[in-house]
Amino acid sequence: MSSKAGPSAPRGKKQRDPHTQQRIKSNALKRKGQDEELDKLRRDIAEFNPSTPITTFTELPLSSRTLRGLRSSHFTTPTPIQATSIPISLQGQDVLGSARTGSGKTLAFLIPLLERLYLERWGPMDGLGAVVLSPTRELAIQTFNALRSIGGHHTFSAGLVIGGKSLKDEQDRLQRMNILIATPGRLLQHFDSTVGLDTSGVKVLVLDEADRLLDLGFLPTLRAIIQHITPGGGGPTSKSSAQVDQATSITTTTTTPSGRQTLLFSATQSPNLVQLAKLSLNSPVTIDVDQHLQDGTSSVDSNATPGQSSTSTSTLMPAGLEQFYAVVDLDRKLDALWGFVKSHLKMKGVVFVSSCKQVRFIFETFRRLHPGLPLMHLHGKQKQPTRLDIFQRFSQSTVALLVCTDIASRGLDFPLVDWVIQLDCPEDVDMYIHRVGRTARYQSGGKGLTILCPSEEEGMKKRWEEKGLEVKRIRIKESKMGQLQQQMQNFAFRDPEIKYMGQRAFVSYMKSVHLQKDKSIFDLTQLPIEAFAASLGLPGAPQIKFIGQAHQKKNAARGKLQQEDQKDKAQGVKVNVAGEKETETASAKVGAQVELADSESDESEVGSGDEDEEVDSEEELEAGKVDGDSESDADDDDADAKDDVLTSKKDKQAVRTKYDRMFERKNQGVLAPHFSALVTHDGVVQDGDEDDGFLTLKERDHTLEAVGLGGEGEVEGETGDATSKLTSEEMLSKRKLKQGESRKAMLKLKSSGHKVIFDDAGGAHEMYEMEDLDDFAKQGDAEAQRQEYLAVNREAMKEADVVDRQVAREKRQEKKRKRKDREREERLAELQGSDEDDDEEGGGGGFRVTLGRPSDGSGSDSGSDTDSGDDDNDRNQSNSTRPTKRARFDGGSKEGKSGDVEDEETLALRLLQGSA
Ligand SMILES: Nc1ncnc2c1ncn2[C@@H]1O[C@H](COP(=O)(O)OP(=O)(O)OP(=O)(O)O)[C@@H](O)[C@H]1O
Repeated sequence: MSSKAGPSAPRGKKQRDPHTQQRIKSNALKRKGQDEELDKLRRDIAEFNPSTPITTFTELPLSSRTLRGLRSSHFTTPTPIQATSIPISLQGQDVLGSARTGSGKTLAFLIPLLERLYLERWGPMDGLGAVVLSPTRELAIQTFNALRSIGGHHTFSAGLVIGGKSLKDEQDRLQRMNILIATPGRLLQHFDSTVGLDTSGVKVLVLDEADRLLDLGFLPTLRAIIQHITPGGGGPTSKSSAQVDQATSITTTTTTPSGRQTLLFSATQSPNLVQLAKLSLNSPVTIDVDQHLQDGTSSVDSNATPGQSSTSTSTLMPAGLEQFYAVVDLDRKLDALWGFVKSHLKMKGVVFVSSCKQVRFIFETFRRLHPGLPLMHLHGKQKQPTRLDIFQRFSQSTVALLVCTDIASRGLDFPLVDWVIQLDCPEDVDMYIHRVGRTARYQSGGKGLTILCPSEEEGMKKRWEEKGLEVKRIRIKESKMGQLQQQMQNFAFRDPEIKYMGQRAFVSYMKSVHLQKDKSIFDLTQLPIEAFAASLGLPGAPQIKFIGQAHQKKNAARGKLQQEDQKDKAQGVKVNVAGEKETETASAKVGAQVELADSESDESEVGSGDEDEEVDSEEELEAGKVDGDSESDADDDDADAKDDVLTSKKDKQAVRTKYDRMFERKNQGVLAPHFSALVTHDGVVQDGDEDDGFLTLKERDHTLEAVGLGGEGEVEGETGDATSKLTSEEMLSKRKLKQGESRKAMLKLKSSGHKVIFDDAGGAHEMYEMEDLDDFAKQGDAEAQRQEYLAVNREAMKEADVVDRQVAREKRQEKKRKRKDREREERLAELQGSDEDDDEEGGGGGFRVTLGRPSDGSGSDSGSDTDSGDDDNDRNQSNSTRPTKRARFDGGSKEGKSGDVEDEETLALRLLQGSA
């Protein structure tokens, strides 16, 4: 073996080209500069006196990157909640913050989140460092946009995890995220199923709209998430300690960098927050800005018991908000709304109702009435792309009317809303505050109008007074009211879908009232039920029964949370059905009698009649972690067969109109295909419509026994037995019956299952009448006649068959063509997307990697948001207004002219990339 002779060649320093040298040098300088900045920042934070009055963000100990982000988003002056809470959060304290709606709570937690990761020198390889949990997808998206807006000069990667898209797509990129904005169900799903996702390093956990998270039954999910984030299970790990000088409200802290910090924010605080605070917060500092402003007491209290602070009774309303209410009979509410809309055609308004079925009904009927301003609707049973599309279109509109459920009541920041109309009474004052808070946001003005039924007025007024809210009563002149009943009847008469929607809207409204816990406001027995049904165009009030089973399922989580609260109240809630039955007239309260055998469990669901949709049900289901929130499709589905029953009520005594007869006809096949498809042979209609909640429709078929009435928890309609055996004849008026012999003959024959044909004179004959035997014999041999008959008909059938096949083929081809078109469009969109997302790997999803370079403001293009699976109502939405391109990034501009979310996420790639 030989070795190389001579000394080995000297290993001198590798010569680098001047450009590389320059880069290394400048990087070193940058690092040095950053080190110095970080040291200075740490010092400034430690020395900062949280009670120092702040007028600009620059007075806060913030990094230059964050300050640049704020500046480019035009945020210069911190709002009170920001000025008060940010210094404390920066010092590593857990915070329980509350401030009025629209007061800037989002930045109050995003700024400290960015700062904390920056101080920790968090880098792309460090994994997950911060998690923000939002109760709804829309809010998560909005928060993501805000993060993108102010975090554009940082180098963190951020992602949106909100479900509604492929889990796999999200999983592929999840592990590279530093910050996640998520809805709880989907996040937990990832925690459970995404291999390699390390959650132990999470430094900041934010619970936004915390009380809403609880309302929606997310407590078990949150508990599980916190357990995942905290190695060794549950409980906060922060070692920071706070000393608050009560005299000066100065909080000094010592923070252990490795500790997890939790920030919990809400516009209102409920006692339920105690549970969540105990679960997640460690020696929190309670910050109640409104209390502070109101009475000048310390706004910062590290000793306050979360959820029991004075905030719960002192939440103030935005300064620019004017609040009104009007008392309108239930059956005139739509008239009132219509009149209001017609006299405010230049407004941007949000209308809140209590269930998605009502949203659909109002949207569909008002759309047909052409209100004169763009109409939109938003509820939780729409598919995700639809929700986003509507959310963005409404944000960008200056004149529009959005009809929605409480899904839009919290956190959503629609710019420049003039009016918030609460068409259905909110479940409580907190909900009222959240709803009305969609207007008059951050120093802008706005008005709120709440429509109350006469029976709701006293109770609601009392609740407002208890919270110190000043809501002025106004009267709506009769001349300003619409007169819609006739038109509604027409719609229902012509379009069975509308009638069906009306029935469902009716029942879901009744159910929502029934489920409300505050019975001093919500009293089902006081409602003019028949008149209400008529106002929806229905011929009579559908009959309802509520059984607790569905509610129990729905409320598994929420029930636990609220049970204590409910028990006391359950007694006062019960409605005595039997009593009513005796005293009410035929049409008064039938169909809404409520048996509250399971009232306690029902009660625990109060306020949720609406919220079937509220939650990320999809993700919850996927995750198999359905919580109480999910009055979602899940419970809708499973509840259908056994639960509430709706039947067309008939009053035999009353004079019937042509509408009545139309609705009561046997051939319910004229109803929507989905309706008829569900009619089973025994006359029970099972509503398997995924988005129809808790209803089972029982077709009131005149030849069929009324099925399923009675039994535990059912509501027994007054007319249940009386109408159980109606014949066709009984359903027609005498006048009609006398119209002619042939008609009568037809009816007789029809009812006996025969087909009739009419001769030239109008006489009715059986379709297959027996020929006279002699005449038949004269025509020849019977067998020969039979063969001849068969041959002729065989030929006819062959011809018919050719035509049928042709038609079927054309239909198939048409279908195929449409599918191909659709696929082509999708491919095109994907291609555009991948062209544009050149920094990104993989395809779409509600989730993007947002590593990026500092923005030079040049922005990027975007593909349009695909809307592949919109719900039925999407047909009605014009796509023409969708933003497809976006050349400019407008950050947190008040106009909110953002492109679609995917655009924005793509844009974020560039904005957040690289160091500043
Ligand atoms: N410092 C600021 N300067 C100017 N505008 C701000 C500032 N902070 C927040 N805003 C704007 O105020 C509006 C409301 O902010 P945000 O949505 O954070 O309010 P919120 O308190 O979270 O409301 P809600 O309780 O309804 O969720 C947003 O449009 C936001 O851009």
